[in-house]
Amino acid sequence: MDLDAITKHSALHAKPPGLTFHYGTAGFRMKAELLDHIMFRMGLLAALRSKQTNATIGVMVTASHNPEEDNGVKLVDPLGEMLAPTWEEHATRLANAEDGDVARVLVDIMEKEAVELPQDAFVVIGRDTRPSSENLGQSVREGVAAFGGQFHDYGLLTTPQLHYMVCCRNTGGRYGKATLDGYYHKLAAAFLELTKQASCSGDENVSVKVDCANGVGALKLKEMEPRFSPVLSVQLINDGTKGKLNHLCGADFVKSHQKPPQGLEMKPNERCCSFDGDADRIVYYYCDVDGAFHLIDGDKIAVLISSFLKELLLEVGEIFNIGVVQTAYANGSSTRYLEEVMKVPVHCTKTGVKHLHHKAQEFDIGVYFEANGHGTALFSKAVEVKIKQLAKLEDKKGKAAKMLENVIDLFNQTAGDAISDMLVIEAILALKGLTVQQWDALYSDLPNRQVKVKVADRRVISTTDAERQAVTPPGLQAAINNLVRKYRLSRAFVRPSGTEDVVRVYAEADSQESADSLAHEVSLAVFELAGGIGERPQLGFGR
Ligand SMILES: CC(=O)N[C@H]1[C@@H](OP(=O)(O)O)O[C@H](CO)[C@@H](O)[C@@H]1O
Ligand SMILES: [Mg+2]
Repeated sequence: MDLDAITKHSALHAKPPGLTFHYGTAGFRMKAELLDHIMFRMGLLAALRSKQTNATIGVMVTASHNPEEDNGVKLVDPLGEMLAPTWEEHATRLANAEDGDVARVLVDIMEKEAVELPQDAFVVIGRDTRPSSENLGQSVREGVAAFGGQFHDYGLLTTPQLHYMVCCRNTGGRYGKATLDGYYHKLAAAFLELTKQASCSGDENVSVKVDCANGVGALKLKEMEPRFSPVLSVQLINDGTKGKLNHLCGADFVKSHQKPPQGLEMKPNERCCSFDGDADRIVYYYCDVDGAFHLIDGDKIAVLISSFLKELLLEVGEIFNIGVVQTAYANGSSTRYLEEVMKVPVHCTKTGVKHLHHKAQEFDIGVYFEANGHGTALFSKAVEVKIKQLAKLEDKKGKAAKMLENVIDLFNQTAGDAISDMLVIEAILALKGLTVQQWDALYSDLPNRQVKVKVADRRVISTTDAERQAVTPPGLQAAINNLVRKYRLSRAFVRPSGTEDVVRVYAEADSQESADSLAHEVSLAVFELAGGIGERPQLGFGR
């Protein structure tokens, strides 16, 4: 490592003065023009992490569902998982170092982590379609090169595709081929094999309208479409040819506004879904004959997937423990349905996919979804091996095992993946002969509301019990408890966002009016007890 060269290079990627940066829930995320030095330094850090793990590390340039003007970056660890927490701290330190101190901080991290310099470093890079992503990707490449590392830049990729590439490269190809063709081939083959076994379909001529948020998901879905089109036809909306990324469209917009995206015309009962800007989230929806909008979010996706897996396991005749992981944002009805009707254990973790993913790894089969539509299913090595064996049998058991084998291949087990999840969902609906309306009718969501409150310093709020209870400021939780008591079937909690400078308030109750009113009253309590700034929250604002 040439420290002088790193110092010289760092000066070309100068840190803007007077700002502090934090590797948060989803890496670094902010206005694109503030990110150049971070990209260069994350190139350096990825190379360092690669040496330490003796494995390929990924760097994804994206700000997901955030506005087009923003951008961001996150590192992907060897098996395609999120960066380890101690390295998040290193990332934060490196991002905040003065330009002249970058080399010194790197040396310090190297000593702490006992990194051996002679190891090779290899980094793979992907980016979304934001106008700023190309130059920012170039800065990442310069960072890797300044550290003496090698890289492969895949160019435009969805976030889960990059996670997939990293995993493939570090598992000797066992997970799949580390190319786009390899990704398409693996998923399409599993999907076609699975759907072959569908004897009846609830919907004839299965077709789905896909709102791609004007993001990278559109390009990749278009590329992949010919491989599955004999079975499923997709109509791409907001494919990036006209509209602005994430503007009035995409999974986050649809979930938080509980209405269809702009540009998508829905006929009654037509099956639709939305991806987010980097295609790692998906939500489904439709309009009924009375014009009412029905959202099928991550919670209902988790219910569909876990009930399908449970049924398959029964047919296979193996006892594997299966669990569902949610966050506090999961609708109370979904938790009740999973626990009481399906008899599946449910666990609640803090917000952020790394927490869910980690928990899901504790089960033989762990299904995790955030309500906003980010999720997947994980299968232990033991399950995969056993299912492969059983799939060789020629009986009923073998048939079910074969199906499960394809389901395992169809999931992206490294991260939530809109394309993969869509194909899983479509395959399950086809195999079970279900329409989206029947799927939606499994249970009714409790009316809910999410709002944001601005406070001077959101860190004054600390939480416990997977973010469901506020510990500080004093009196806030007692106030929330008193408010919740006023409503039926009610629940509310508050937490500081990890990606925006706001406090998030969530409330649910027996009617929309009650949920709105509870969310409003809790917002006022936050405003008063946690140092609210600006205008006092008003009913209907802050959504
Ligand atoms: C309520 C909500 O949807 N929160 C989102 C949001 O996190 P916050 O920490 O709430 O800002 O962005 C995260 C990253 O995309 C995602 O994992 C999470 O679910
Ligand atoms: Mg995303």
